[in-house]
Amino acid sequence: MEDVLDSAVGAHFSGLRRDLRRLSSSSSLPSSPSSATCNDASAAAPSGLASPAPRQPFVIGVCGGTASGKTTVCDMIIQQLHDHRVVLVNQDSFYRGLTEEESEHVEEYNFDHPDAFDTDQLLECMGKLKSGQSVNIPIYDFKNHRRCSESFRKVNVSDVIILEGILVFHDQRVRDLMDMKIFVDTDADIRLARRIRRDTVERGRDVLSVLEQYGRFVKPAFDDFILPSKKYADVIIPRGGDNHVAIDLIAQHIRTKLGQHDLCKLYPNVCVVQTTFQIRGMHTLIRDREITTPDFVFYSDRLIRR
Ligand SMILES: Nc1ncnc2c1ncn2[C@@H]1O[C@H](COP(=O)(O)OP(=O)(O)O)[C@@H](O)[C@H]1O
Ligand SMILES: Nc1ccn([C@@H]2O[C@H](COP(=O)(O)O)[C@@H](O)[C@H]2O)c(=O)n1
Repeated sequence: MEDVLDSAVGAHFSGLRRDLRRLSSSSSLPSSPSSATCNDASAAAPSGLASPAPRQPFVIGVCGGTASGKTTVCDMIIQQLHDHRVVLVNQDSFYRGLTEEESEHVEEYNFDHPDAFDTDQLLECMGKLKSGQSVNIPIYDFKNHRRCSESFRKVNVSDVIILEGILVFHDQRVRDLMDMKIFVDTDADIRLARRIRRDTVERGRDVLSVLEQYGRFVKPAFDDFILPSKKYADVIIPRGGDNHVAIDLIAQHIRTKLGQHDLCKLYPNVCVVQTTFQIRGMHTLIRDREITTPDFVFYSDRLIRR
């Protein structure tokens, strides 16, 4: 939560130089040393010749137990970010198809184990999306426990990608894709009650089979894989979709990040310096009209050289 509050205070932009030649001839600005704050590759190229590298989408991982409200939380965040392009990718889409033998004994199959997902395929799709390519994502049918063979969901390039699922924090390669990790933390009794209702109404199950699967696979996998992955979360949302304050804060944080993102698109050599107490302190000092000239020069120089 500290990160959310910290960023809400505002980011610090260094090396805001659209035209290098114009600025280097300006007498009022320091010359070469300050360029240490810029992206060196683009700063080295003459302005106008460097083609800015495309900015990558902001990737948010949303993890939590079954029926904790992950999808609900994602929908609420997407609603709040209506002025940005946001796509939702569900880990469920990457469930492996079952062999004939597995299908015959589906009640024996553990859908809550990490091996139930084709994580390599998920990584491939996410890699393409991050590099600006659109992808076709499988559509999973929970009633028949298989992917629809003919249809896919086309996911286009976007500013924000939300990746949601029970085990999205399990594999480090998947975690490493994420700029922000959210864990939806809802009481186990509430989750079980919701799961019974959802699976009987929407997923073609009967109550007994839901309870049997829950006790045999869902709860043990929650204890073994999902709960231990909570430690990777940047933000934990107690009560899921009921927690409007947390969702507002998260949406505000993402908007701040996207603002930086837009600025970086305009100015390819801009470098965003992460906010720290030290940096905030130095900004406070150099804005103080009482500051002495040597201190002003000292702290400005430290900020510029970061
Ligand atoms: N805050 C809530 N209050 C009441 N029902 C909820 C709430 N959040 C989710 N649900 C219901 O619980 C079920 C599971 O929610 P969902 O968001 O799909 O969870 P998940 O994606 O974690 O499986 C759905 O039927 C949904 O309508
Ligand atoms: N054929 C399947 C595939 C998955 N499940 C269960 O779905 C749960 C994950 O989805 P949530 O929306 O609840 O996050 C998981 O716990 C699997 O047990 C299934 O029942 N059948």
